[in-house]
Amino acid sequence: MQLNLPAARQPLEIDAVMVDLDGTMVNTLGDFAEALNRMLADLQLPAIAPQTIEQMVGKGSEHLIRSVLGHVLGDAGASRVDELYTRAWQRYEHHYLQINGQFADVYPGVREGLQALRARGLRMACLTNKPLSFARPLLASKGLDGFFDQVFGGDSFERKKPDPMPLLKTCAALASQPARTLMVGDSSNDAQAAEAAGCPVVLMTYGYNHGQPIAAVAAAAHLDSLEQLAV
Ligand SMILES: O=C(O)COP(=O)(O)O
Ligand SMILES: [Mg+2]
Repeated sequence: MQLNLPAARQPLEIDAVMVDLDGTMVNTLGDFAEALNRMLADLQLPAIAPQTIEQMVGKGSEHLIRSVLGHVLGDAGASRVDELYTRAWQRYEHHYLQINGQFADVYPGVREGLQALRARGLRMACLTNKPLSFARPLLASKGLDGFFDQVFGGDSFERKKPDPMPLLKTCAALASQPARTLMVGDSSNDAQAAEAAGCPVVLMTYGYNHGQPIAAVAAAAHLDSLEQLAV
């Protein structure tokens, strides 16, 4: 199928699409902040601001929790991160499962964009670094699960994005060649994984890119709304 991208010289020839979750389909920063701050309170540690958390999202839960602990403990407490990690993860998982989706909103244009891709007969997967036990209920509660043939999380494969492995495994599950499978994401993580896997990538401008401007990350297109894929 030919997909026309804004400002692209020629259409992309694709059979399938992989769509990232946090920062691409759903603004989950409120959920992250709520679950992480409840975790920190349980550990009797100080709270962290959402703007700081935003820079740490995208490389899965372990990276996020370790980054948050490192931030609140500071250089002097760096050695306590390992010691606290297991209990921190348990408290975080407990709270995240309780609040999942309550402080999160689907970005404008997402349903319209997904609907249009689906209507064109493309095979579709959600591919996120979020644990599958968080991703599935979130997609369901936001009414997004019906768009996807497959859903894979950060714990579905041995390695996470930016490693190409999850993309290659997802392409195989969708029976689509990497060069004909579009990755839709919001961070350099998604772009690096796509490049290494040989997949075209488009990036959303509104998501989380580790505190860096997304325009500097190479992609077939930078889009302000998933609805721009509906042309
Ligand atoms: O949980 C994360 O680290 C972010 O996940 P994402 O891959 O959906 O952006
Ligand atoms: Mg993301």
